[in-house]
Order: sequence, then structure tokens, then C-alpha cells
Amino acid sequence: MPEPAADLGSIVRGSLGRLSGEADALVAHFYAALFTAAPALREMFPVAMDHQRDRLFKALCDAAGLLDDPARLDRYLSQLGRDHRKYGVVPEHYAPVGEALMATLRAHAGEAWTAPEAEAWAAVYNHMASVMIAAAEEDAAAHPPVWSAVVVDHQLRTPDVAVLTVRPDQYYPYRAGQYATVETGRWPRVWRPYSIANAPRPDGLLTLHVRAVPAGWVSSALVRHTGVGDVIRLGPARGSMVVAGELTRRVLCVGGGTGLAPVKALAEEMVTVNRPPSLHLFFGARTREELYDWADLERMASFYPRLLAVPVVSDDPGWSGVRGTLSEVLPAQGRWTDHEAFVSGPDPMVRSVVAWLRSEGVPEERLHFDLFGPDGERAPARVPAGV
Ligand SMILES: NC(=O)C1=CN([C@@H]2O[C@H](COP(=O)(O)OP(=O)(O)OC[C@H]3O[C@@H](n4cnc5c(N)ncnc54)[C@H](O)[C@@H]3O)[C@@H](O)[C@H]2O)C=CC1
Repeated sequence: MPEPAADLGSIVRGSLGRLSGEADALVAHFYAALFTAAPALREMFPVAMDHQRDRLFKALCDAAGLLDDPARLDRYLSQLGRDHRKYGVVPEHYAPVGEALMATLRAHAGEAWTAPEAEAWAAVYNHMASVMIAAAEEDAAAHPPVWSAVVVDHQLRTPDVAVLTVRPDQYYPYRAGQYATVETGRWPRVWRPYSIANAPRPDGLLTLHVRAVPAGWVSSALVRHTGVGDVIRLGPARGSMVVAGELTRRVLCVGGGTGLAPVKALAEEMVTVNRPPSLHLFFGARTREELYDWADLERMASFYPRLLAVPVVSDDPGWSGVRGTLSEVLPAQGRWTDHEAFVSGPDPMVRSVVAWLRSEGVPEERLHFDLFGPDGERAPARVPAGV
């Protein structure tokens, strides 16, 4: 498949840079143009388009940012193409989207719109569309676009945190440490990512840890309006925080709040499959009541002597155990420079723990984490050092 020439990158980034102050107007124009030209496509989007607006511009900027790195760009686009299957996107949809995009860019660039810019955008969009379509077609040969999953257990562990167990309607392929996007019947076409909190098991059940956040459509639906017997839908598993092969190094796992989910899945897999020499798992919460899964971690640790689980509480003066945020307490809890580290939780927590581990000399290849973007979607790629 032909790749876009590198100098297209500077043209496209230049025009996106010029338009960045107008992102909202640009995206509103784009959807108006798209739905006018192809009204049937409106049904594929959520009723409220607020998140969608940010996503389109972000996806364009992400893709433009990768134009000089064709291999990474194509990995990103392939994943985007596979992910779009769950929205019902088919190859015929790409032409009206491309036309709406070009019309929007032209209208907003005004006088600044030049023939080379038009050609650059057309080439880039054609490349994006062809990679996404090819990846979606390849994926369709192996997997359904979505999985239905029935809720078989729903436990409210705190007023805001639920642990749900679901049974997918067919084999759901994933690896410990990955996440699924989830859609509830209450809010069709609104998808949010949740890490799977267990390693793959023979009965195929998946456990999700969900905190209902203010204005969190999907999280509130899952915590407060979902019960045993309800059906949710899952997109394909994603995420780079996985383990390959045997682990000869000691392991450090750090999970903050419901960010415990993926590190718990990893720990479950490691103690039985990868068998590192030792595994420290720090579970951080604001108060002792928020240690919503501590009983289960203790049970796991009682079966596996290599697993040492430590509860850490940051905002509870009466707590007599390890106290502070995770990045505050780790330095006093051991020396982690030789460890393989897996970190998950609120983005600021992940950033501060990872920054500290880097400053201690843990090399990049032994730091494993995924970040949520500000809109609740995962960042498409690892964040470079220094952020
Ligand atoms: N990265 C991943 O793979 C996953 C991340 N998450 C994310 O984890 C988060 C969990 O949220 P909650 O349960 O509400 O956690 P929370 O706000 O209750 O905090 C959990 C822990 O993180 C610490 N923490 C919070 N903010 C911090 C900061 N700015 N600096 C240092 N430490 C900080 C707290 O002290 C506590 O120990 C959500 O944002 C969710 O999106 C959830 C699942 C997987």
C-alpha cells in the first residue's frame, strides 16, 4: 500500500496548526456537512455529540503527528479501522466523510487554501481510508465487530464502585492487562474503555471494576442501572500493557483506585504462568473504605507466596498502614530499579509514578502503562519520556 510522502506531514500539520484555535467550529462544520450529504450516517453517532467532537479532531491530529513515521501511522490507522467496525462503519462511508472533511478544511482555510494543501489532504485521507478499510476487512475474517455479554454478577463494593462479571456470547480473545470498550443499553453508541480485571479463564467470564464518575454516562449506567441478566456490548480488546513470556526479573505492580483492574489481571496471570521471582502489588485508595477489592487480593496472596500485596491509603488520617499517594510511598517501600514495572490508575498518578521510576533509572522497556486521554479514551501511543 503506498505510503504518504514525508513532506505531506509538514503541509498537513501546518494547516491543522493554523486551524487549532477553531477546532470546535471546524468539527461542527464537518458534522453538519456530513449529515447534510449523508443523513443516514447520523444514526451511527450518539445522541449527544460532545465527546465525538473532540475525538475527530484528536484522531486527525494524532494521525497527522505520525505522518513522518509510516509504520506507526499504519499501526494506529489499522487499530482505528478495526475499532470502527463496532460503529457499523463500512467502506462506502469513507467517501462522504472524506468529502465533508475536505469541504470543511477548504471553508475554514479561506484564502490560505492552496492546491498543494488540497492535494496533500486528499493523499493523506485516501491513505487513512485505505489502511482503515483493509484492517477492518482483515479483522472481519476473524472476529465479530462486537460481543454481547450478559451480566452474571454485580457487586456494589462502595457507593460508587461496582465489580461486574459478564459472560460474552462467544469466545472473547484478550490478554491479561488489556481493556475492552463497553456500551450499555441505556446509552446506545456511547462507548467507554474498562480494563478487564482477570486473566483469561476457561469459562470465558470477564470481570470489570467500574467507578461511577460525575457525568459519566457509561460508568453510572454500569454501577447504578445494571443488574444480573442485563446485556452489555463489548468492543475488541485493546492495550499494550501485557506480558510476553517468562519473567526473570522481579515485578512491581501499582494500581490506583479502579486502575487496580489490569494489574490484578496481570498479577493473576504472572503468579501462575510467567512466574517472576517475586511480585509486589501496591493497591492505592483515598480511604480504607475505597480499598474495594482488598479481600480478594489478600486471598490471592494467601495462595501465592511470591505475591506480596500492600494496601496504601492517601487521605485517611486514621489509617495505620502505609499512608500517602503511591508515588510518595514507593521510595520508602523498596528499591525498584531492577524490576519490571506495571502502573495503572488516574493519569496524574500514572505519570508521577512512571516519572519517579524513570528518575530512579528504570529503563523505558521495563515500564508498562496505558494512559487515558482527557476524553476517557486511551492515548493511542505511549507518552514519551518527560511528560
Ligand atoms: N491505566 C489503566 O490501565 C487504568 C486506569 N484507570 C483509571 O484509574 C482511575 C481510577 O480512579 P479512582 O478509582 O477514582 O482513583 P482515586 O482518585 O480514588 O485514586 C486512586 C489512587 O490514586 C492516587 N492518586 C489520585 N490522584 C493522584 C495524583 N494526582 N497523584 C498521585 N496519586 C494520585 C490516590 O491517592 C489513590 O491512591 C480512573 O481515572 C480510571 O480512568 C482505570 C482502569 C485501568
